[in-house]
Amino acid sequence: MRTHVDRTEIMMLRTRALTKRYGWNDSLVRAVDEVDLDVPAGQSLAIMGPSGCGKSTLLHLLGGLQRPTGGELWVAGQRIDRMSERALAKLRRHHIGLIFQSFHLMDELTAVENVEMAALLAGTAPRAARRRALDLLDRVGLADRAGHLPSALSGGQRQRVAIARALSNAPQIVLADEPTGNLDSAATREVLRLFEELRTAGQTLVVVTHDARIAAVADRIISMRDGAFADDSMLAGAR
Ligand SMILES: Nc1ncnc2c1ncn2[C@@H]1O[C@H](COP(=O)(O)OP(=O)(O)OP(=O)(O)O)[C@@H](O)[C@H]1O
Repeated sequence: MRTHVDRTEIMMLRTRALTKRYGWNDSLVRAVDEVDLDVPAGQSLAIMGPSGCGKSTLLHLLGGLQRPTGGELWVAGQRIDRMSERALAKLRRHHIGLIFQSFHLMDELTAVENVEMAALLAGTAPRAARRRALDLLDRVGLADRAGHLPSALSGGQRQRVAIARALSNAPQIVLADEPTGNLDSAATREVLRLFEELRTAGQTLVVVTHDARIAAVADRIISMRDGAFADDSMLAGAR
């Protein structure tokens, strides 16, 4: 008997004519304009381009944070563009790790509590979630800051906590929006090192960035212009 192979299952991300428009008539903005994208498991992809070209909107669509106005979108083999809010929230909890420019940590929780929260929400038992959170903080070089509140951490340290948090549900995909946008160059180097580690570990990763140094650690760089792909290149030495 022939087995039907669904190609969407071997792509971590897949879009067809994915579109997000805002406004109508004269005020119509095609933020993402009929984008076709395939990201295989284990690929790290940087998305670059001038301000307003649609990078963040595309990332938000890929993460199920915003709904497309047209086209089709699969994440980890599941079609999500028409998924219910409830199913989408579940998919995000279990399969997607998100990293933002402004960290989005909870101010009243310590570093370790911020990191374990995602795992707890995904249903991990408290002890296992705590163990994993401490391991992840160790991995990002912050084992000695586990009990600190975000207000007692530097920007670079906060972003490293946010990276640990993004990994706490062992996501199939990590999405990062300008992760070094608020960091000085020493902190940027730390984040770079972590992204390089993630790439080497085979983590599927999509990073929106203006920073060529971050893009240089990706396997592939897509340049966007006016909501569409202007260039799509694999970097030398990519797996
Ligand atoms: N809620 C909204 N309503 C109307 N237009 C929007 C909205 N959000 C984004 N846009 C428009 O969509 C386009 C793409 O915006 P987006 O933030 O995705 O760009 P970007 O490439 O990430 O920019 P930047 O590098 O400055 O963050 C822009 O023209 C923007 O003004």
